[in-house]
Amino acid sequence: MATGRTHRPATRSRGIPEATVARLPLYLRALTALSERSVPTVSSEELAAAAGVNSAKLRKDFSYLGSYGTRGVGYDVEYLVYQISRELGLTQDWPVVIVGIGNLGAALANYGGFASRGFRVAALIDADPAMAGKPVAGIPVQHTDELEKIISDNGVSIGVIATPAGAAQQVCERLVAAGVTSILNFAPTVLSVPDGVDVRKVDLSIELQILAFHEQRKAGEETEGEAAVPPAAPTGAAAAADGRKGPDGDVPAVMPA
Ligand SMILES: NC(=O)c1ccc[n+]([C@@H]2O[C@H](COP(=O)([O-])OP(=O)(O)OC[C@H]3O[C@@H](n4cnc5c(N)ncnc54)[C@H](O)[C@@H]3O)[C@@H](O)[C@H]2O)c1
Repeated sequence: MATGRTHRPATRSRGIPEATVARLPLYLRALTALSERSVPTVSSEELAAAAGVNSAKLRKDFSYLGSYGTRGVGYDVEYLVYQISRELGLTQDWPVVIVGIGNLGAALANYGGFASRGFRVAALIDADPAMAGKPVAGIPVQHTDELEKIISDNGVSIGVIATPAGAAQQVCERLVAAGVTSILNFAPTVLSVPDGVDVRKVDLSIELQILAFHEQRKAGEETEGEAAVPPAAPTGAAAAADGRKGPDGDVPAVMPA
């Protein structure tokens, strides 16, 4: 579905044994850890140990990639990350549309981290006619009337929904009908989608509620053993629902069902 470019020469990937392909993610994980620590080069022995692989096997595997390292120096970590990512198809460019360019949509559009991970913001879409044509993160916002054409023209398979909750399902249906098969949903609503469509939901308030739950537990442990145990009080959803406060004077966190 995505019209991404790939840099992978077909002849080379055909020549790589399956067992080597199966080890590439192990090397990549170890190399990514080195890269994050800004380690420039690594010997085959060090990398083999980090990946849990025999070093002779590693050298043979890398020879299929055309990567032989430099005697006395080892392998260039960044280049090897690139080479393996390319073989695994991870350097493919995924065009993404963001629908709903308010506070959140604009922040996402401005986030530079997508591009370095292979996700290109192909278009920004909003229902507000006043926003049409205005640039956000250098990309002109387009009206929702154009949604189907934008998806088709850009070969988009991934859509991000950052509209109010009430609009999300309808936006989702239009995205799916236009050919989108993966949705990242920020709106606080459960989307229903047909088989074959993947939805990932991001909800920071749920994450905060989980942290609040643990904070409450920690606070409880600290006060445990101190003189009096407070009288039984409602906790969780029941307390929040009737507005009563928990034992420590805080409104207890409501855990999602
Ligand atoms: N998941 C999270 O952690 C998280 C965090 C913050 C906000 N949110 C949610 O993200 C959404 C956006 O929040 P915000 O603060 O950016 O809101 P906002 O009001 O600033 O922006 C919403 C935008 O959506 C547009 N819009 C409305 N209906 C539309 C439609 N049918 N098609 C296209 N665009 C449409 C509006 O014109 C507006 O520009 C809300 O649902 C909010 O609850 C989620």
